[in-house]
Amino acid sequence: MNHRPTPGLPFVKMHGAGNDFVVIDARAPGAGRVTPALARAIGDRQRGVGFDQLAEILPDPGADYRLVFWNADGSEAGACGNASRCVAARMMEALGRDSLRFATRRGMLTAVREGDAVWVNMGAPQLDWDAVPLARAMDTARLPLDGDPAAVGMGNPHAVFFVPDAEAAPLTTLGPQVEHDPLFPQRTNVEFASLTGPDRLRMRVWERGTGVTLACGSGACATAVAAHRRGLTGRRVTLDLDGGTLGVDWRDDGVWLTGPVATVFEGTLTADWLAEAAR
Ligand SMILES: N[C@H](CCC[C@H](N)C(=O)O)C(=O)O
Repeated sequence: MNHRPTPGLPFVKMHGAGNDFVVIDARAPGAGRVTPALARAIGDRQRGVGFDQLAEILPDPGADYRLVFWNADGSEAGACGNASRCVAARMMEALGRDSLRFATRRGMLTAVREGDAVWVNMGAPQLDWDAVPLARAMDTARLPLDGDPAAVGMGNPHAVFFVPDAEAAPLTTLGPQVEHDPLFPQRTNVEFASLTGPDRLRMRVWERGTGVTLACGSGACATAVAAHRRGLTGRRVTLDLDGGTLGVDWRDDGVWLTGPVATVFEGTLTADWLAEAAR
């Protein structure tokens, strides 16, 4: 029997409210970088591991680490709230810390532990049309689309529809249609939300580059911001998603997000599989 360590790529599988992630730590010198083709291969739920997003951890001189997010179709996401929470929780445990700073495409974000909960400050919402981005100048509070959605940027674009009953939302038909509407030059994530109580929303999501997911952290932030702008809720909101409950608090310094975190398993992608996937 040969006991040489098998070369390969270690990863961790995590989920936050059923929004599932492969996390790859590429901080070691000489560690390979994720490519769109590798992200698609790992994201394949039959031939790879499967994920809603892949979070790649990189070194950063000005922060504890840098995060890059990949969708299952190999596109990059500028923000991912649930993966940010999951990685922050794991990093805090590994480093024995109660607060962290991490760099993302949208800028520097912070995470803090308060009791059992990890909160991530997802930054200020982007409410100008060109920051979302939208195709032309317009009021982001009400877009000229059927159903009157609001647009909110959280480092990634979101279109939020308020509907009487989110259970009955046409996720798989309207979702992809709005994702690809020419109003959104970088496509968009699509949320359907209904008010179910004081400061409580039911929300379902169609994610750009991935499809229906059980939860979306940046989408929960965008929905809470849009709900407050419409006068439906205060600034601190509870959101019930298909896979669990998230909390959002829109404070002066940014939109804070919290919710459940789980580490599912650790594994290693084999060298043989990686060579095949790189083809
Ligand atoms: N699930 C993620 C968002 C992924 C967004 C991605 N689909 C995009 O292309 O922007 C979250 O928890 O925020």
